[in-house]
Amino acid sequence: MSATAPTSRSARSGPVEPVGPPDGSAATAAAAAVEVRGVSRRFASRSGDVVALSDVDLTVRAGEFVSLIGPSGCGKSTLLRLIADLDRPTGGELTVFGRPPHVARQNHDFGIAFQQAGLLPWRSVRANVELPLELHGTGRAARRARAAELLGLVGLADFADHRPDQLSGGMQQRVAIARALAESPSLLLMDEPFGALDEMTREHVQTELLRLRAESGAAVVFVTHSIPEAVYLSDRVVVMSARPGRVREIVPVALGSAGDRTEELREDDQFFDRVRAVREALHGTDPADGTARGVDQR
Ligand SMILES: Nc1ncnc2c1ncn2[C@@H]1O[C@H](COP(=O)(O)OP(=O)(O)OP(=O)(O)O)[C@@H](O)[C@H]1O
Repeated sequence: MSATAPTSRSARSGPVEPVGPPDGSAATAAAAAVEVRGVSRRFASRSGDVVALSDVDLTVRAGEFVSLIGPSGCGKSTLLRLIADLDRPTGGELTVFGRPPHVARQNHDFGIAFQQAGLLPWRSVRANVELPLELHGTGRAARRARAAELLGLVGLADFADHRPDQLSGGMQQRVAIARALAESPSLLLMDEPFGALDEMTREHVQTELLRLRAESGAAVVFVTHSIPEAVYLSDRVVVMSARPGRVREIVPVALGSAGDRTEELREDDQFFDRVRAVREALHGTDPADGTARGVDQR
């Protein structure tokens, strides 16, 4: 797991213990990357409880790319945080590769990249990528080699000795992705990682992410506000309804592998067809219900 996402102690004191074998010993290679069963998350506050998620079911297969999209406040980040063991559900069960999320976290089964690249400004780019390996006791030479490999993969080999503030936003985000991949996780959890980037940079890093994901074989759960981004990247798009967040519809994309997802695909009728399908799923049957607020439809 990326070092940028420390586990909140208070969040870990929730009432429901995740299911599954306590040490993950029964986890199998055939297990889904993520299983979410009847999950709810209620936040208590002085002004009344907020039900962020209600009875959510979702399976993400190993190696699958799944995007979560929905109106602002529908619980996308909350769901991702539950998978990442940064929070606990108030109802239901989650597993990551058949293990409770806290075991998956200890096993470094997943890497995390969020909207803020979250790089440590006083460390070089290389040292940022090495950080999770350093925290988990990997030796110096192996860390160096892995960081060099990853920086090569994200096209930043020449910037290893730079500080993060010497890089553009897109480059910083690529460093964050390299760091998330440092421990070769089987699952990447990404919360609007490209939300702050300009459109051209964003399209470039999307293509790069598809390539990296194809090379690593990792499953990805990707939160976004952009319908075209979700369609371009995903095998399936999970459309959530306004609060309390529920899975409204799952739209299959089936636009092929990373190699098929070229720049030309963005102009293709198949692509527009899937964009339309996601848009329709977001709006639902009642156009007055405001379900698509906060979603970028372009
Ligand atoms: N720690 C918390 N305490 C209280 N309420 C919270 C907390 N975290 C999230 N919420 C509430 O839960 C709901 C879902 O929030 P969440 O951030 O998951 O939504 P989201 O779909 O990711 O939103 P956005 O698209 O705007 O980023 C919101 O109403 C939010 O205010």
